[in-house]
Amino acid sequence: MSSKINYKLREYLRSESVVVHKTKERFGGLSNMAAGFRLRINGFIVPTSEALYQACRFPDLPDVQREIIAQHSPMTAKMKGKPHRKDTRSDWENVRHKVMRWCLRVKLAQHYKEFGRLLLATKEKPIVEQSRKDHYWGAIPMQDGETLMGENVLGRLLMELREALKNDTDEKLRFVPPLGIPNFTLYGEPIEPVGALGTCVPGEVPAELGEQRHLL
Ligand SMILES: Nc1c(N[C@@H]2O[C@H](COP(=O)(O)O)[C@@H](O)[C@H]2O)[nH]c(=O)[nH]c1=O
Repeated sequence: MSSKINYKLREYLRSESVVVHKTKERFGGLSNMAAGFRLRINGFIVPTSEALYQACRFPDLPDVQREIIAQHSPMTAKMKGKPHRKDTRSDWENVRHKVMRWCLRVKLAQHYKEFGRLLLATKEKPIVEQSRKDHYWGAIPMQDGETLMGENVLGRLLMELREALKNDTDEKLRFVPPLGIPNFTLYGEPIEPVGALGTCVPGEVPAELGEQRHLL
């Protein structure tokens, strides 16, 4: 997978695209705000890919990471990071799309069947994250009701992952190496390679897991 993202506004036609808007809709599971795709990183349960992404802003603030990850609601997880945004990692603008790509890969690795099925069900269509005002991750509906405009980085990362999945005959995407950026940590520890959700047996659960509210 290329690590480059080409920044420019694009136009999408609603009638020709899979538009991801509400999590309860058919393709809502593609959204980071979707419930039902909890993750495990370094043995810790993370309720949503949104919480994981937001926690990655704050490698130097493990308590903020804990607060974000303790939220059941992905929107609340995002909000918990907001007061600390000035302490976002300094290279965030340069790495955030890589972090998001990694989060989506983790979601696929740990929900290979369900998330994979949803991705493949979009066939060849453009995937567009509809947003009210964020034309970086998503695309914003125009007045004609048919056109959406935005960089749609999230939609494009989902399409990139879908194409990789189509060629994943040996299921290599069930494994995700750590992201090659400095200080990629959770609760002060380097983020380890990620595998399937069910590989950690109870006897091997790290002691710190006892602190977590969300256990498998
Ligand atoms: N869907 C959706 C949002 N969008 C999500 O926010 C994440 C990016 O966060 P950030 O880079 O911190 O702005 C990313 O997962 C994007 O899909 N934000 C919202 O406030 N409300 C929403 O309904």
